[in-house]
Amino acid sequence: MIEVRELTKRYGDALAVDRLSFRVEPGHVTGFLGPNGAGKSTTMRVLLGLDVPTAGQALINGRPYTSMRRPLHEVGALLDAGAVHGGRTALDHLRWLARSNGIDRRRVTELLERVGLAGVARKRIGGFSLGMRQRLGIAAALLGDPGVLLLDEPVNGLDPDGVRWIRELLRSLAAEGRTILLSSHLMSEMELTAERIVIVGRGRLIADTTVRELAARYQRGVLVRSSREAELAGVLTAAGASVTAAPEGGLTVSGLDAVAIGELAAGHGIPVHEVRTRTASLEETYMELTAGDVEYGAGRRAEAVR
Ligand SMILES: Nc1ncnc2c1ncn2[C@@H]1O[C@H](COP(=O)(O)OP(=O)(O)OP(=O)(O)O)[C@@H](O)[C@H]1O
Repeated sequence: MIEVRELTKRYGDALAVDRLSFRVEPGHVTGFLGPNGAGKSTTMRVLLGLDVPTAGQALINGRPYTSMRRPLHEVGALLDAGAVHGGRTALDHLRWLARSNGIDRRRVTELLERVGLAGVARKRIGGFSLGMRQRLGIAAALLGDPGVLLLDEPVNGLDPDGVRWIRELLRSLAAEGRTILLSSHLMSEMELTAERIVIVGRGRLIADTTVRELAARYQRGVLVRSSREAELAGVLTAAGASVTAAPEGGLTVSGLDAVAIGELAAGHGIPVHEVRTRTASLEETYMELTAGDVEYGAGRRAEAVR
């Protein structure tokens, strides 16, 4: 389990993380989202003991990373897939990591298979594509069979096959009961991979919720079309709904769901041609939530979602 409590990190005058609190539970992938400069990498670095918090705590399994005796067995991380020695082979790189952490070298072979690099194990990393480096980074993160994984933008720069591969791997690792925090600035990616999402902007928490809740919260009413719209509007308003003309034609109804609207229309013998619940795409919702927090943009942020 990952727990960030009232975490603050300052770099001189810059406030990178501002009293941020959230928890990441095992069993599913949690997305860590926010625009550039939101504080995601800083939070991850503090969680991994690479940066010292100005205030607050960042705990893994109830303890700071720096107090772990065998950290690789508790936490696996992929921060920067490029940060490996290009002259080494994939096999040497993982064997060296395994040896320095008392891990059986059979685990290296097993992981090279799992990440699909067995065929290039004896090739120099310098010649690897970004996708191959990401796979190697994930193998390194998994060496100690850790229960917690922290991955900073692992799909950045990957082709669709690579993205799908990481998505499926992370889901299967989560299904094994691991705690997975995956950062990205792409909501579209999270929608497919994560069950929960923590959204940050300018170092502060904007939302800590499930993908499903976020989608439901931003429903934009129900669109109804009928040949007797004025009459239907009267019936729906009398039942407590608020009704406006939809820009694309038809009525936008809020306060009643699609089933209730259909039942009321049928009860009054009003023909209905279409009843459709409108949801904003998660991408739209995310853009609205973070609009005021984009480093180089303008706009206002929607109300915080907790
Ligand atoms: N070592 C540092 N020194 C000074 N400022 C820093 C340092 N590291 C991060 N910052 C600042 O802290 C803020 C948060 O940066 P951080 O890299 O954590 O954001 P991020 O959400 O990971 O962004 P990105 O998606 O661009 O990686 C930014 O304004 C950044 O410029």
